Amino acid sequence: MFYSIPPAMQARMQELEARDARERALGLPTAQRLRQVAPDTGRFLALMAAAAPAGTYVEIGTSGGYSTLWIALGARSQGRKVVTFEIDPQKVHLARETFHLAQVEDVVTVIEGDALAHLPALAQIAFCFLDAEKDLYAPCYDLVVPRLCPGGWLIADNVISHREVLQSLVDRALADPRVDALVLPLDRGLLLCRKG
Ligand SMILES: C[S@@+](CC[C@H](N)C(=O)[O-])C[C@H]1O[C@@H](n2cnc3c(N)ncnc32)[C@H](O)[C@@H]1O
Repeated sequence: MFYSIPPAMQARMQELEARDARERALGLPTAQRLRQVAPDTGRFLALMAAAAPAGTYVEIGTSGGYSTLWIALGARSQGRKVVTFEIDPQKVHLARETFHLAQVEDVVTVIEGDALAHLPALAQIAFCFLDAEKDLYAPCYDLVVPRLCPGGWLIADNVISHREVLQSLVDRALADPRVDALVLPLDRGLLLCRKG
């Protein structure tokens, strides 16, 4: 999979990595930055997406579509599709450009709007990547976990970098008998939850 990333996808990934690094170096305000996952987290998401069971693949927080590209890489290897939610119209515009240039429009659908309004309509979630504002994590967790299919994954980013605000949710997940949960200290810290 990593040795056969299509050139168009690879080129857009590199472009977004450079832009994200530039924005961080300049210290731009949060709302103006892509705030995307680190490349190794992207590779991890691709591996998990390739290994997830059949069902709905969803992402909460698209930004410019960088993490979505990694998820799409894994999903496409299994013939699956991805739905990704983004509330900021400018980010949606950028993400659509990403999916067009990377030639993944057959795999990815971006939906503009509040993910919280759309999650109740989903069922049989096999893979969910949660990477939005931190006050959304608990309500998203409560909507996603009951909708996970057996063996389905919920993966949330930033649980170490934002430990102060996310620790109570992490503690809840670690004690939740509906899922097997673990914190993986990769990059900014990932919470992994697998439905039993
Ligand atoms: C950390 S960024 C996502 C980065 C992206 N996952 C990546 O790695 O390339 C978080 C994104 O969540 C979006 N967001 C915030 N609240 C949202 C909501 N209620 N529904 C959907 N997206 C939301 C923000 O606009 C922002 O673009």
